[in-house]
Amino acid sequence: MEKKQGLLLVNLGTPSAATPDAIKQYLTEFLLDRHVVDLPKLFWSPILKYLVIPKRVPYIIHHYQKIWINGASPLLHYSQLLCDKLQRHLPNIQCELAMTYGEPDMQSALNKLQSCSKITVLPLFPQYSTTTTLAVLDKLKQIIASDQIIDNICYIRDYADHPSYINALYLQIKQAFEDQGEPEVLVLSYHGIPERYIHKRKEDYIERCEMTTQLLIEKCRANGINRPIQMAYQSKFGKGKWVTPSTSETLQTLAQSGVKNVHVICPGFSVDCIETLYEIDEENRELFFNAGGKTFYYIPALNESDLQMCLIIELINHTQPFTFKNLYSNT
Ligand SMILES: C=CC1=C(C)c2cc3[nH]c(cc4nc(cc5[nH]c(cc1n2)c(C)c5CCC(=O)O)C(CCC(=O)O)=C4C)c(C)c3C=C
Ligand SMILES: [Fe+2]
Ligand SMILES: [Fe+2]
Repeated sequence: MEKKQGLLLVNLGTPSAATPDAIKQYLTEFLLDRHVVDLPKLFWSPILKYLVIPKRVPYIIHHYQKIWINGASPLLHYSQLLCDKLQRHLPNIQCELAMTYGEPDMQSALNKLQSCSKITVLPLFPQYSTTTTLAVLDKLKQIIASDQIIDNICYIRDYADHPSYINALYLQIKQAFEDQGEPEVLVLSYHGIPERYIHKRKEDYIERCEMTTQLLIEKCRANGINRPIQMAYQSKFGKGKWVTPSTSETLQTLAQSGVKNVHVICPGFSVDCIETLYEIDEENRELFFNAGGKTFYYIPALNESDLQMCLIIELINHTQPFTFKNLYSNT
């Protein structure tokens, strides 16, 4: 019998339960990764343990509890639904899900794919970043080096400008406009990063977000959507300077200048999670209303939709993947 091909979807990771211990464990693993926070370990470790975690956990736990779906974090819930749906539609490909931090872990997922003739890794981050995509690739490279399976494994760097991705976002926006009515302004909100990473690393995240925005605007204009579209960055964490404009300031400025009605979409989040369901749809909605806004609609992520499934099938069939042999010349 011919060997199957494998598909490994990788997302960020999320707490295994909406409890203080699980959130503490997740945040500690995530925020100790040098891809995410680049401060010297001897300096950062005690600050994280004794100052950041004790403050962050009691603050964020209520947000997680509010958005929890059927006993799972939305990030895991939607990522698993997507993986299961792909598996149903691709009987000749073995589909597995892994997270960079926490469960399901990458080593176990790769073990399950051991008998595959070829494995394609798709980090579920549409825009490449050293803080997310490179964290996945570096972790994989370590596992692969010890398992000696480098030859049959390849990865898709990102899909910020892929026509199927732009089309899927456009259709999601069109549907929202039909269902909810056209807003005065559409805001595209991407996860931010610390500003210093742009100069310090080989980081083209901002360019990739701008590329998605430009192509999406062109697609909307070509199809008769002419409402103003603005892009912004959300989820600032910590004290340093992050890329601007910030989503919350953008929304408040819009409301203060008389805009009553907005839609917000988060193109950089492949599935809904705390940053979209709580930060955007709860916190930023409230900020917009407090500044004078009247209606606010959050356009859901692609999640396990047919649009997302077709996009991924298109990516694995028609994108030239990279091999791990020359990882560092591509990243
Ligand atoms: C320095 C800290 C952080 C950087 C850099 C960062 C980059 C980054 N993150 C995502 C996607 C997600 N982040 C999520 C949650 C999250 N992110 C940070 C911090 C940084 N992110 C924290 C501390 C958290 C946890 C929640 C909180 O305490 O606010 C999530 C959702 C996880 C979930 O459980 O739902 C996603 C997805 C991207 C795309 C990115 C850089 C491009
Ligand atoms: Fe984040
Ligand atoms: Fe947040």
